[in-house]
Amino acid sequence: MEKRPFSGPKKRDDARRGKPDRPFDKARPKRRRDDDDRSDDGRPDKGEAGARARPLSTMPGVEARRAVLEILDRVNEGATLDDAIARTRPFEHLEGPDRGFARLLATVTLRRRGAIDHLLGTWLDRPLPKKSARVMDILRIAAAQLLILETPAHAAVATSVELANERGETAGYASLINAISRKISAAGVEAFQKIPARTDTPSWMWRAWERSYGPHGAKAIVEAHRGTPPLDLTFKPSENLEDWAARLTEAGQDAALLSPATLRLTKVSDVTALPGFEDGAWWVQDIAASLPVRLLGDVAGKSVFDLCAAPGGKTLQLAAAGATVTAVDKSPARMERVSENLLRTKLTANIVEDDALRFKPQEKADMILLDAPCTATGTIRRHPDIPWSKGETALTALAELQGKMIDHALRNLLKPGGLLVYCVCSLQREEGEAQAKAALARHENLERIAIMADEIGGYEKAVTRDGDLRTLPSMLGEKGGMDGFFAARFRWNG
Ligand SMILES: C[S@@+](CC[C@H](N)C(=O)[O-])C[C@H]1O[C@@H](n2cnc3c(N)ncnc32)[C@H](O)[C@@H]1O
Repeated sequence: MEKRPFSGPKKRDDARRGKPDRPFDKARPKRRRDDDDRSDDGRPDKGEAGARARPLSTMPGVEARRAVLEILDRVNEGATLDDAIARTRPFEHLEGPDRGFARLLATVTLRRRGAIDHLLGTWLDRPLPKKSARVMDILRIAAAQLLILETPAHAAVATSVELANERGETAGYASLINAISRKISAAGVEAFQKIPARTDTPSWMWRAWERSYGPHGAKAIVEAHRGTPPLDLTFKPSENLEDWAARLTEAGQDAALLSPATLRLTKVSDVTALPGFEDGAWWVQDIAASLPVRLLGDVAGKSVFDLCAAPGGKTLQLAAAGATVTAVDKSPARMERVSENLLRTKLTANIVEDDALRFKPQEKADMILLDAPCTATGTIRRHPDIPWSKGETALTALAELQGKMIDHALRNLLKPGGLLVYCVCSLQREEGEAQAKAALARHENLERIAIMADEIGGYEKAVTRDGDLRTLPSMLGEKGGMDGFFAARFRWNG
């Protein structure tokens, strides 16, 4: 269970707004107004709460929760958790432990959002209206503190009520938030633990995984999503991993050798402070994400197009193995990160900021790695916003784009006899197995080159009957799991 001691506000006996420390029986929610009682902007029509502009609370601990609320707001609007954190001013202003707490609280709130909503639903006599999304988010972060982070109840409840009272649109719900938070604190943990893990997954995703991996497979995936993922470092081939394991252990880490090029750590709070970061000896990359490049075999001296390259984990891997890499990505901001990573690791690659579908080089490549944009459902452990931000519509559009990218790579970018590795960090068959099958059906000059288990460290379970790579978050479970990836290798005889 993820815990962080957090002092928050001291227990109070005063009679502040919302009176969070009143005995529970006196804090029954006032009858909620019906949706119809609310004006279009979501503020209560009656009473002074809607109109009053309030100064921001200075109660200890509220600032961090306010930042979390803003982060969740942005995620609701479609931002990824990482982008939301990067663009949230109140988060930037937080210091040290408060910053860590806010990041953790936002992460676990999203990771367990389905189960939290389920539990909250048992105490709400009807769902809150859509326009009260902020009230729901205050309840969610209160629940995450009480049920997952084991924040002292008085701190979780008081800060939530304080947050509600800061804004007109939520102040009318302060008593409800107070009462429900207290119920969670009194009786929630046991009920929460009984909620099945699949509740944290939208039903369309669950059904798709059940069809693809069977009920047991799907259950194992959603259970793997509950945990905190480890951090894997990929090292340059020139580095001695035993020495690095010793250095990292000396620095207080628990470095375990996972493959000849990967060390796994489980208690990192600041990646940039780890030994070897400044020297550029390694970069962060999940073990599963490091496998597709290995499928290209010996890349030394070969020209390789890394299509959809940013932030550059695979570019670095290719460059470190001696390939002449051209990294192509359409996002200038993400390409900036590729350049920074190359600089830090003292590796080189040609950088091309372009749409992969428009990219027309003077010369074709010996090999192509196409790490196509996808729903990224294989990385939910690291990006818990994905279940709530990616729908089936996105899946259809992405699958179409992936097919076009494969066709463009084969027809216009790859030398005859060249290798294409197509990969996605997705658990959806439409983006993986079905893409490989469809590409073979569309191109008679395309040949699948089956993957052998010994190319991926002998991990037989990750090789499909067709000879493709399929990893799941539930694999390598005893060592902390791995991201879900699909990869297929082809020779282009065009
Ligand atoms: C899965 S990420 C790539 C991860 C990267 N290969 C790595 O290992 O670090 C997908 C990337 O595709 C890029 N992308 C999306 N659509 C694109 C397009 N039409 N052309 C080029 N890049 C695109 C995104 O900007 C994103 O950086």
